[in-house]
This record gives sequence, structure tokens and C-alpha cells, in this order.
Amino acid sequence: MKQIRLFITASQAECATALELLSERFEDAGYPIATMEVDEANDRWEASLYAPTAEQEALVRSIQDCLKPAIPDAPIETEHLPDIDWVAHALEGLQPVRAGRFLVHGSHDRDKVRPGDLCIEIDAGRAFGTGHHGTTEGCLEMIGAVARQRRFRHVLDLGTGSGVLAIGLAKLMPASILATDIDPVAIAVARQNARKNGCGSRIGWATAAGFHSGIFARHGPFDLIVANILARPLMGMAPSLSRNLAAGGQVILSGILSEQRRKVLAAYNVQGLYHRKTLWRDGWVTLHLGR
Ligand SMILES: C[S@@+](CC[C@H](N)C(=O)[O-])C[C@H]1O[C@@H](n2cnc3c(N)ncnc32)[C@H](O)[C@@H]1O
Repeated sequence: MKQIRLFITASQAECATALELLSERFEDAGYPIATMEVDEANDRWEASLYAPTAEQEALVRSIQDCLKPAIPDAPIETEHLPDIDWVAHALEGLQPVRAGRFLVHGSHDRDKVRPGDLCIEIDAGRAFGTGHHGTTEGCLEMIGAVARQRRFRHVLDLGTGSGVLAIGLAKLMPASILATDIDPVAIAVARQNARKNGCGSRIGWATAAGFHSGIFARHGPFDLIVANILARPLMGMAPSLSRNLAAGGQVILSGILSEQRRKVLAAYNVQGLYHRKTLWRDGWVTLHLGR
């Protein structure tokens, strides 16, 4: 199905209002809504709604009507999004997966849940993270293990994708949780998933590339940072990750191939972070580091 993004460009405050109004009117009907900063220096943000192309005309009118009381003059722009392989995504989500203390399953597998299962319900969709990938599995397993060892108060899930790790964190830890992603679609999907899992109000959301946003200073420093991205960006962001980590903080990293493990460890050692444990899953590693 062809998809579009309908959006306004406005100040951060106006976009926050737009997010509230649009969520109230459209989210229960299944339209993902998101905001994203586009120009920090000039306070330019975008508030977006994602929909099938066929609904464009009717939705533009409804959005104008919805925003009129608060932001009467904002023109609504349209971006046509690339096609997505829905079949591949749907197949990815067929089977429930056990990852450490968690059972990750789609809504069609609710009957497979057993008493005592710590469940995360995620339907395959437009954001990465159904629990089937070795990196997600490794992170969930590591989150389960570290949650047994100590209490965390400020937690960050950087590169949240479907929100699977943030939801797992919320289910295990009575902490304040921030989840971010470079992709606004992922944030919109993750917010919906968190709501479905009963922890929507426990998690703060933001679209941000790496640590390039004021949101981290407002929520941090963090005593646990989880980032399942890829080895190269993880190495690049080692200094900023370290700056946002509280004294005595811990880090879980994944998206790293086995052969990249040493390089990533070296980049974090330079920042004063040391290896505690490695999990190997399907050629990928998940690292647990501490100060
Ligand atoms: C491998 S997926 C992980 C998703 C989920 N956390 C999981 O464990 O299954 C990586 C996610 O990181 C996001 N991402 C990639 N580079 C990023 C960056 N520089 N800053 C923030 N998010 C990033 C991608 O959009 C994607 O959603």
C-alpha cells in the first residue's frame, strides 16, 4: 500500500500542540503521529501524520479542521513514502520468541502466553524489533539480567525501533525511561506499541539522531543506556554516550557483529567504560559495559 506523510512545519511549542490535537483525533483510528526537530537554530519542527495515499484529500481537510483552533495558518505538506515489503515484515512476526525473561509475540499469538510469562506484544510493522533478530534477543536477555542486579532510575533506549526494548525495560524497572530514534515513523509505531503493552505513560519519546537533542540533558544523565544500532555509529557516539552516562552507570550495546566486538570495546575503553559480559546470538554480540 502506498503511504504518505502529511505534515506542518512550525515552532516546537506549536508542534507539541499539534501532536496532542492530532493524537486525540486520529491515533485511535490507527494513524501514526510524530514530531521531529528539523532546524534547532531556528526552532523549526514538523508534526506529521502517516496514512495511505488514497486518503490524502479527506485527511488534509480533517487535519486542517483539527488544527484550526490552535495553528490556523499552517500549510499542510505531503511527502510520498517509499514502498515497504509488507509480506516480508509480516512473515518475520509469525512465531513468538523467548528472550531471557521475556516472551515477545504478535497479537495473533496471545493464546500461547503462559502464566508467569513476561510478555511484550509486538506486531510486525514498519519499525525494527519483533524479538526475532539476534541483537534484539541479546538486548532483552541482558536487560533481564541487569535488572536482577541493581535498581536503575534513569534509563535510555537509543534507537528504539518498534519500542520493544523500552517496553521490556518498563515492564522490569520502576525507572523513568526515555526512548529515541532517528526515524519519526519508528517513534510513532513505538508509542503505539507501548500503549498496547500498557506502558505508554511510563516512557518519554523523542526523534533524535544520536545524542543531538536537548532532550538528553533534560532527562539524563542516565544510569542505564541501551543502544542497539550498528558498530560504526556506536563507536562514533562513544564520547557523547559516555558524557550522558551517570557515575557508576551501565551500558548495553548491540548491532555488533562478532568480528567487530574488539573495535567497539576499544572505543568504549577509551571513555573509561569496561567490559562486564558478552552474549553471542546468531553471529551478533550484545555487550554489557560499566564505568
Ligand atoms: C537495529 S534497530 C533496533 C530496534 C530495537 N531497539 C531492537 O532492539 O530491536 C536500530 C534502530 O536504531 C535507529 N537508529 C539508527 N541510527 C540511529 C541514530 N544515529 N540515532 C538514533 N537512532 C538511530 C534506527 O532507525 C532503528 O530503528
